[in-house]
Amino acid sequence: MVEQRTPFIAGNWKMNLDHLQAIAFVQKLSWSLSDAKHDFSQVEVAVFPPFTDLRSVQTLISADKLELGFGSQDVSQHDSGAYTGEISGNFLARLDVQYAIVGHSERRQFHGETDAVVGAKAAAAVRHSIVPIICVGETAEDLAEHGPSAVPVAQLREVLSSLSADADIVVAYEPVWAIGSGKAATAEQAEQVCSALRETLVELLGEERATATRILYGGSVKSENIARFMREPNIDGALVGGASLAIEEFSRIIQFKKHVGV
Ligand SMILES: O=C[C@H](O)COP(=O)(O)O
Repeated sequence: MVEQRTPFIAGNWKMNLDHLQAIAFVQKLSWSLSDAKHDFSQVEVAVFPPFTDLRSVQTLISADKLELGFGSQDVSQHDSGAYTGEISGNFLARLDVQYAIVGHSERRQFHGETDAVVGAKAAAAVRHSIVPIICVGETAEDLAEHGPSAVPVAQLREVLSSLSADADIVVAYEPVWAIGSGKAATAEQAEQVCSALRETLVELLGEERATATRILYGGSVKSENIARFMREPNIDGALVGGASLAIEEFSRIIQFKKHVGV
């Protein structure tokens, strides 16, 4: 991990916690981090609740002046109009949403999102000053057929073709076979792909932007394995699913520096 990039721990709640549960969760998480004297300038933290929770989370964070960030799990590629069920980046920006996850493998798998759609969604986020967290990652079949880096790198190239080189982005490498499986990639496997993604960023965005861009690892991250990932030079944080729903566990992941002296 290069110190000039602030580590970032992002909690993707997926389709869990309604808006009342979200309020209780954010309060307890902030108490836990406050008790631990967490320094948000050293490790940035954001939660990604379902759309219906965003207003409640925004109100709480703003009223209590919490340093916790928040984002959405998706964003429409369209800004307004006859797109039933879609949520515009414009609406999200009005709720102070800072980040939008785009191209999560569950969107690709269950909603047929292609790299072109993911690119359009990333561009929509950028239009509204929301930082897209661009998810890439290979399935077990991709891994067997093409090796570790080919598919994630190809996905990143395609998505970045929709963005200008100066767009502020975060990249999340999530091997599909590691998501929710309890079988995380090894730190070496994750670093190998994240290093290839960094090289792709250098080629497409230039050295300076590539060096400033954070690359997260996601897939069965827990408090017992986070430190291994954070020791790698091209891994700048984690996109956490299941473990982000347990306050004490998520809090331990966030405080990885204290527990292992990274
Ligand atoms: O967005 C988060 C990822 O899909 C990882 O989920 P997981 O930590 O439950 O494996």
